[in-house]
Amino acid sequence: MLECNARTKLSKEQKKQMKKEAKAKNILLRHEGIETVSRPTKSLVVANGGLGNGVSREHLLDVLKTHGLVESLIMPPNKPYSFVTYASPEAAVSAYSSLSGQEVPSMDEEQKVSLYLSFVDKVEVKETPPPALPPGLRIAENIVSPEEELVLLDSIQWETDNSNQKSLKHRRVKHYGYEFRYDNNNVDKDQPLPGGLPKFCNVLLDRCVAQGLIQNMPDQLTVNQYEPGQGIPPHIDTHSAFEDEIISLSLGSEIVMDFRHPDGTCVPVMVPQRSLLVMSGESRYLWTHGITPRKFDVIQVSEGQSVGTVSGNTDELTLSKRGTRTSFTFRKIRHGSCKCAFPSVCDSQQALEKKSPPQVKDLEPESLEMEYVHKVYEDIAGHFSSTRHTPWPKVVDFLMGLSVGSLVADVGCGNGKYIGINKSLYMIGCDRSKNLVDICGERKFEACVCDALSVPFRRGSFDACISIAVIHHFATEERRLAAVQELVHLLKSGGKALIYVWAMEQEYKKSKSKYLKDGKLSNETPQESAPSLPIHTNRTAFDSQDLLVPWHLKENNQGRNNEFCSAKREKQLLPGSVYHRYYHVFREGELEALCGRVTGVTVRHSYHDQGNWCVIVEKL
Ligand SMILES: O=C(O)CCC(=O)C(=O)O
Ligand SMILES: [Fe+2]
Ligand SMILES: [Zn+2]
Repeated sequence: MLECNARTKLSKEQKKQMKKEAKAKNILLRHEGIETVSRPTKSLVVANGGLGNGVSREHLLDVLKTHGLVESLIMPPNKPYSFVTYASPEAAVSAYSSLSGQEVPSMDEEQKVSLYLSFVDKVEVKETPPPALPPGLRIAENIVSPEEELVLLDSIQWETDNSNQKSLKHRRVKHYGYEFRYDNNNVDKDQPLPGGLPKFCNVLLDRCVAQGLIQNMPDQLTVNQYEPGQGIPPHIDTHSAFEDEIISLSLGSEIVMDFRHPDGTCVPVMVPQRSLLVMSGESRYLWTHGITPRKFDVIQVSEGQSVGTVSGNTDELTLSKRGTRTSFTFRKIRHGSCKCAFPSVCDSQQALEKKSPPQVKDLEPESLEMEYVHKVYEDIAGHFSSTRHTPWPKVVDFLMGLSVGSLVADVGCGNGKYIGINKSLYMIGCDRSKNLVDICGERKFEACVCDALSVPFRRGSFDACISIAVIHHFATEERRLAAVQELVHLLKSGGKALIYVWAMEQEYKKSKSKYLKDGKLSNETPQESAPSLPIHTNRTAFDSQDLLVPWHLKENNQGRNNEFCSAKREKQLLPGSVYHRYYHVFREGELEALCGRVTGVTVRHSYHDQGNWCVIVEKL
């Protein structure tokens, strides 16, 4: 009896093991294109035994070596696997038969790692030369002695009550000389902090000047303290706030900082303990710098090369546990505007551009819509979508009131916030913005990219259509008419379309729209010098029917994938950038009159809803 039980249990375990192995093989093939073979070879792929799983070279080698001579161990950075090649197939077979399922220690204490091994025919070693440091970046090693390091660390009086000292979500920060404001990423230049830079920095700063590391004395200091697991998002220090040279002293622990070029190039830079990082020129102005929040870094094993860029040689990478790192970042406040050679990322030069607004009146309607509607939505898609969660109740009512199985088109669907509302409908969306349609795709909604003037859906086949906040983006009455006409074409006889456009009248029947109520009615957007189309001051009443409405890009959509340096970044946008969208806001009765010009349709219902004019039209 006993024996029998033991045997079934064992086979269950084995089955589980085999299932896991098959799954690991499948993942390797699907995600990484790594083909495994069932016959024994000298090389194995070690699934889960990768730097990306927090497994260090030392820990993995310790386990692998017990089965024979290891010829090479390839550990690609940030990947959850590695490749081992043994001197003989026998050693590989021995490792294969006893290591699968074995737990190994991970740098990430909360994570337990079980290895899964499979034979591979060949190991493709990607020998990438170490990337060059971003131009203008330097690292001066041992700029302070271990004794000086302790003194400097001791000099920071971290406040215990946190009233003066900002405790950011990801790290501790303290400012000297001038306060750095994280709300506008700038400094109040006319409000220096009392005391200036602390005395304990003098020796260091004099040394930096003497060694030619900096040309000018800084007058602002930011002290950042990072516990393991903390970091700082990729950013460029605001051009208009600080001069060219920015230096950062690393105390307490080494760190890998990621530098990214707008073209997507990423260079991980190893900054040793007690070293000084000097950012100037292109590395200061054009590249972002950041620290990925994690508990360990991928570094090179070889001692000699432990500074600067981390090599792409996958047979010499391992992990290093982070300690508490305190950095002293010194900068010089800029008085006046920045005239750097990188206008695309320069807030000073972008502000200038804004002061001479384009002659929008001269543009053809198609070009106006292209420049001030399509391109803008493409650029702000991520941030725009993050602000568009709440469906408008009356639109929801319309969708909920349709019969089960209705076929519905959402023309100008944006991030698809209405598509999933009523699960008993067949809904399909379309939008001019590819980025917004991609977001729909991520949400598993059906949507395609097209213009609302030519929607590639079968005509006369829809039970209903919605067009929410779309038609006010067309620049002429004829184009707005064509957009309504296109909606009606899609409908079958008896089908209904719900249309929402922004209303000129933001106050209706004595009640302010939500748009107005949210506003402080202060000049949130300072009015810039008069362009040919007026720029609207957000959350105030409209004083023209055709206008540009500012969109203020917030930082939170940046670095959507700052997980690892290898992750590609989205198009680089300046936080704090202002985009302008063209609108034609409708007067009372205008939408009904427009629909009245469309043949074969009747307006069933019209109303004002939260600052919008709305109609439901029915196809005859
Ligand atoms: O910790 C560092 O070295 C960098 C800090 C930094 O980039 C900043 O405060 O702007
Ligand atoms: Fe910075
Ligand atoms: Zn600049």
